[in-house]
Amino acid sequence: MNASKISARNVNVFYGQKQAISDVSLDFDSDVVTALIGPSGCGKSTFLRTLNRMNDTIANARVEGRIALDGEDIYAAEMDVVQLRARVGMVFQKPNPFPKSIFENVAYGPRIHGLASGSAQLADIVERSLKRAGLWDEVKDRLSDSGTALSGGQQQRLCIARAIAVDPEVILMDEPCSALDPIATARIEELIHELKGRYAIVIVTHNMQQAARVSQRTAFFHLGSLVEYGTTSDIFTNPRQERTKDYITGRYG
Ligand SMILES: Nc1ncnc2c1ncn2[C@@H]1O[C@H](COP(=O)(O)OP(=O)(O)OP(=O)(O)O)[C@@H](O)[C@H]1O
Repeated sequence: MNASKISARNVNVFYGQKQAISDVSLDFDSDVVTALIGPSGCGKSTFLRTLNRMNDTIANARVEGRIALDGEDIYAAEMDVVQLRARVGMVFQKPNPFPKSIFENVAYGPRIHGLASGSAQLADIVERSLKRAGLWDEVKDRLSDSGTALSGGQQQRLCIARAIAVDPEVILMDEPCSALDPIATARIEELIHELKGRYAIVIVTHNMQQAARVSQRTAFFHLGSLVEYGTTSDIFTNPRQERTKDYITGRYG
């Protein structure tokens, strides 16, 4: 039996005729932050999206191989994709709160998934999620204000609270700080540290220092292939592959 939370085996992804990911196998464990790094266009985001079937939303995308969540094939016909995306939540590059109140942004998921038995319990889930996302103190007096009125960094923490509210097992983050200033970025990085114990976290980042700061495992992609995977300290201090070394020393990318 496979003990990993998510296990990808021999994954290929095509956009029409073009192959974007070639034969990638990777495991992701609970309590671990894994960084996906590599030069622009190497397929990091494409691979990340296979982990909760976000590629389904791209008309010409096709995924081959097997991806299992707790041993269960997520591409199986009987898989409920809405349920899957609650279990494997996602935070995007650009914060994308719904044009609704702060409260509703967080309450929506638990409500549609039937996680609260009444309004008091729903309010509890909203409060707990906002606290866990490090946003509660800043918004507790204005929960009915629009989520889109928050600063960029606050919006991103709101999106993290929204993902957390449905009790996910895995959180995927696609360059979650690239639209944020350094202070907001530092808050998100701290938050990733705090969340680490509860979820398997997979983060795509262009920022090598960020990968080194937040992750315990790193996967280096190049031209759609997984070149090297290991502990973050090994990848950054003792890479085995020449291409990894060139990338982390800034020789290309
Ligand atoms: N919707 C799409 N249709 C066709 N080709 C796509 C699509 N999305 C991505 N690609 C192509 O697939 C390859 C991998 O793209 P992807 O965005 O996954 O790379 P990335 O490593 O995340 O890049 P970046 O760091 O620039 O975001 C690229 O060649 C890209 O042009």
